Amino acid sequence: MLDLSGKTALVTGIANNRSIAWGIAQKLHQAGAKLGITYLPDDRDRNKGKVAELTEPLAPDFLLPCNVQDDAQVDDLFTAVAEKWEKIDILVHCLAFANKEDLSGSFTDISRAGFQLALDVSAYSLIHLCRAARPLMKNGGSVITLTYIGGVKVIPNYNVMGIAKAALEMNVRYLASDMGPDNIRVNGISSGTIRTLASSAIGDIHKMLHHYEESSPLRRLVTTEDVGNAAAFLGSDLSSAITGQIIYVDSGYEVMGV
Ligand SMILES: NC(=O)c1ccc[n+]([C@@H]2O[C@H](COP(=O)([O-])OP(=O)(O)OC[C@H]3O[C@@H](n4cnc5c(N)ncnc54)[C@H](O)[C@@H]3O)[C@@H](O)[C@H]2O)c1
Repeated sequence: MLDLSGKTALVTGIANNRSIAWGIAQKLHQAGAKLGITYLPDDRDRNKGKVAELTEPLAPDFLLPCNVQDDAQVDDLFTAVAEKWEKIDILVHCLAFANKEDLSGSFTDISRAGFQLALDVSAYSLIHLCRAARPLMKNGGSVITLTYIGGVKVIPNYNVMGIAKAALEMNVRYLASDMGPDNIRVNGISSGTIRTLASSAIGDIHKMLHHYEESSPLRRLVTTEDVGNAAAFLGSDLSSAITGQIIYVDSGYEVMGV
């Protein structure tokens, strides 16, 4: 039986009700975890209001700002978390960003600035969050990040995010090795294509969704609930010896050659 009661879970990356992080937060809550939620702050606190309203039924212990590009915000987040919680058990890293122009067209057009931005937000952030969370993972812990097959194989238009996901997946392995002695597990979920705010920035995403649905073994798109179930498993003691892995939750798409 999957039981997360007594566990705390810090969830990043909820933007709206289509967000994968929202699907994950709901499943962690259903399994009994206490939630802490972060949002990306903006000038007029619109994200805060949206995320607060959406997540209210899950009664999170707190809702705190965190732009992972800002070191001070990450550090302030964990200072605030330490005042509220004695420990963190589960950390969900479910965020990424790249400029729209780097998510279509020719791969050779990727700019240095675009490359740095995508890698900073989407890959480096996992290292920083792990460093900050580690002292609070006193009884061990489970870190879960979200990746995509475009970090392993060429997916049209995924371009700069493919490099970011490749880096992120290698982060998973190094972090698992580094934090394993503290009984902190680090795993990635490679989700099938889901229509979200982030994925709609990728050129021709509708074609990808169609192709996915037609050619994956299960002949269906993945839902945020599917991903949430896998995250709840990885957050639980049922996955106690699994670390450094990338688990595909993708209707089987990854095994197909054509
Ligand atoms: N949608 C898909 O098809 C798919 C497939 C595989 C993996 N993923 C991954 O899932 C994760 C979540 O994406 P999603 O599809 O749910 O889209 P989403 O737009 O709902 O979520 C992306 C989140 O990243 C956050 N974010 C962006 N820049 C940030 C920053 N500087 N600091 C803090 N947060 C920031 C946004 O606020 C948002 O909440 C991403 O890592 C994405 O690459 C998505």
